Amino acid sequence: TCAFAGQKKVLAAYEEAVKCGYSGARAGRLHTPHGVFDTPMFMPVGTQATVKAVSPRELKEMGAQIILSNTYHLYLRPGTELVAEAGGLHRFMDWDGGILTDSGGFQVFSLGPLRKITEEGAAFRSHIDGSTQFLSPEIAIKAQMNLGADIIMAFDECIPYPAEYQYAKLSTERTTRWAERSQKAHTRSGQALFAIVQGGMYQDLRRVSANDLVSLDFPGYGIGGLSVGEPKPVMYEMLEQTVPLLPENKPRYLMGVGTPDCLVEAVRYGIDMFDCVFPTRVARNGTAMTKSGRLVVKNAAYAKDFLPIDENCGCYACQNFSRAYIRHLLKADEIFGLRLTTIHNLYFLLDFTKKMRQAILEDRFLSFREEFLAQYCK
Ligand SMILES: CC1(C)O[C@H]2[C@@H](O1)[C@@]1(COC(C)(C)O1)O[C@@H]2CNc1nc2cc3nc(N)[nH]c(=O)c3cc2[nH]1
Ligand SMILES: [Zn+2]
Repeated sequence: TCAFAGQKKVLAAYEEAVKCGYSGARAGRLHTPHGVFDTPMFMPVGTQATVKAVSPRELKEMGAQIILSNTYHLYLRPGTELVAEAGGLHRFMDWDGGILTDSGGFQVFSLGPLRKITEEGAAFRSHIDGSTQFLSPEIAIKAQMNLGADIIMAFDECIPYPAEYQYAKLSTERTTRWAERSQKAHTRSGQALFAIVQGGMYQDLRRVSANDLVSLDFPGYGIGGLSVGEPKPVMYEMLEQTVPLLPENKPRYLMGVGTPDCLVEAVRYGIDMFDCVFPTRVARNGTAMTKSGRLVVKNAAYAKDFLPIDENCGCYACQNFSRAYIRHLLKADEIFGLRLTTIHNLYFLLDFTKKMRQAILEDRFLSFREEFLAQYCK
């Protein structure tokens, strides 16, 4: 293995356990102040310091290792200084596993009505109260040091899709300068700062972005600017161009992805970490994720279906409740219904990454991928 633990300063040290033949898939272990975690891994999204509808105890029970929170949201409400006064995000939300915070680079553009981007940073209006706000690399890093996550992200611009080549080029170059400013502003030891590769959907810009950020020597790399509505083949093409340029012995984090078919493809290209709102979001409108695709448990077809969502699933919902019961709760607007679909969807994705890791360790990942894709209908 190419253990990274040797270097003192790096906290998100990455030990690659084994490479899978004929693909970039790898099973690794990520060292953080809150534990050593297995990759490939899915990180449940807890945007506002809670993974919607489930408790930290339930997250632990279903095997969550690292969860994601958003600087943009916590900066606006309740404020990152307040979270620091509360003892940091782990204490505030009573989560003793790993936490990764996104820097706000995406949320500013996807949530707040954007005012202006300059070399200095991004001015925007809060989606909460319309107040004028400003984020820069320095402000975003300070906010994340206050939150105290184990892994924090450089402040970047997530280039919209589609984007003109010239705009993608200028924005990517600025994101690299912002990454350098993020590095300089990051003074909290015991916390790993990951850079974020941009480049839009342009192969040459992706390669320049990756090479420039690698030469700045970060302990890990996010791949940004993807899962923004582009066709999946385009996303995979960008991965094929980008991942090989990133150091083998450092973690790669594909931001905002996603569904099991995307996870298995991205793992093949050598991605280690994922996050997405998809499993928790679709759960709240009554859709369950299964290895054959989506099951809209709210549909009338399940009114008298006394089987669990998935008979082979080990989650609390599938072990104890039927589709008929969960459908009844959803139709009756009972909160417990959303909790059960959320628990199932998170367990499904967490268990799916565990199965991928096992397949890699047993050197049968490519057949695992074939079998999965054959039965999964997107
Ligand atoms: C806005 C919301 C809730 O986040 C989801 C989902 O909607 C949605 C909207 O449209 C689809 C594609 C269907 O997925 O895109 C989000 C998932 N994709 C994604 N998350 C990202 C986060 C990121 N963070 C940073 N700092 N930089 C990035 O470049 C970045 C890129 C990302 N791409
Ligand atoms: Zn289940």
